Amino acid sequence: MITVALAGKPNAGKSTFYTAATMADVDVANYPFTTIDANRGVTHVRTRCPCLDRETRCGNENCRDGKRYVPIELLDVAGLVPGAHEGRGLGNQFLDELTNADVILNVVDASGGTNAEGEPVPVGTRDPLEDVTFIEREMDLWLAGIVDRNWEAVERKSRSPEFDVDEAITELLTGFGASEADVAAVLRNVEYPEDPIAWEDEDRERLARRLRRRTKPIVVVANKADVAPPENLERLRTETDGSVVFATADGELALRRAEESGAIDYDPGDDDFEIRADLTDAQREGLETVREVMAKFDGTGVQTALDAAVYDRLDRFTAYPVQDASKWTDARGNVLPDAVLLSRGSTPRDLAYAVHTDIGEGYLHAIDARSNRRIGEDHELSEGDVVKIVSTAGQ
Ligand SMILES: Nc1nc2c(ncn2[C@@H]2O[C@H](COP(=O)(O)OP(=O)(O)OP(=O)(O)O)[C@@H](O)[C@H]2O)c(=O)[nH]1
Repeated sequence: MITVALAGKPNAGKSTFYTAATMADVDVANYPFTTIDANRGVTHVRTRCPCLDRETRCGNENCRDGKRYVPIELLDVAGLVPGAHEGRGLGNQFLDELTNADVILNVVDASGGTNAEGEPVPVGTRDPLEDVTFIEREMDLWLAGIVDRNWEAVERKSRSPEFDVDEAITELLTGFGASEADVAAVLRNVEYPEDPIAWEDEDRERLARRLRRRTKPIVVVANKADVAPPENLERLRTETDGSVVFATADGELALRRAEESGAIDYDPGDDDFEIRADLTDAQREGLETVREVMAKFDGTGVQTALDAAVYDRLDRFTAYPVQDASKWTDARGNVLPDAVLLSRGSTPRDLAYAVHTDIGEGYLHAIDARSNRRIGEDHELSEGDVVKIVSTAGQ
């Protein structure tokens, strides 16, 4: 399953984001990963369910009227402070946790109401752009530190006649969440000395920085947007590389709680909600304040940030394997039972492997359930494809 990690300084709103995003799962008891441990839970990305192209909705527990929620894992990493890569505030331990993440949500306090350490200061004091860059810098220095610490071993190996510098670096870095392909791609694009002894700190830092950018893409979550001064929002909009999502994590938490108690109709990612039950004036007022913020930012930003991380930054799309190509069901008659997040460029065979890791040589071919036609071996699947896999096992 894809893992999204929440990183940021203390008090940026990570736990609030995490609680809101993972909350719906309290009810989904039949899901095996509902609570993995204290800071690892299940949340969802949202997409358009293919059942909208049929006469009736699919009825899947993860589909609400055609809004399809696809499970992913969410990791809440404790607050990082400047100097984390040197171990400040248990920083190394927390940075190590990011090794397990495919993509990172960098939660910043857009209001500028907390200093570098996360302590409260008057709103507008701290420049939120500093929060954006500090996490990236800490991650780069952390990875550079790992390379540094292991460099002696690389130097030692270089005395052997079979030594290959690319191989040695790949071996060193694949232990930290990078694939061989990632390391190879980075090494192709940097100039470096063949002899490890001739490497300077700068070479190692450049390698770490490039590798981090490639293996840990980041979406900036400009949280506390509800109380952020307009100039902060403007700066964040224009001076980041465009992957910033404005959010109100505690607005989302209020909505999820109200929805759970039956007070409102709201599906995560909607840009508005409807009040259903009698509320006290104070409750109504609280929710109306959230509504005003949502109108400004097209929603609370929590779902938008998760979707941006997985669909935009990781470039994934959703495909739906079925066993019956005309009814779009599995063997038990469940309509569109599974939604699988695949990397761009994936073929039907990749989908087959994602669903049945043990399919081996059993894969025969695939059928596009929308057109009922056989799909070629090299055909690249795309968002919303419904696919029947035909294998020797009769799947
Ligand atoms: N105004 C406003 N306050 C928020 C928002 N999200 C969180 N907060 C508040 O910010 C404070 C810190 O939130 P947390 O979620 O505990 O922050 P954290 O990043 O998990 O902090 P650590 O656990 O210390 O790392 C709390 O008082 C929240 O209620 C928001 O969107 N708007």
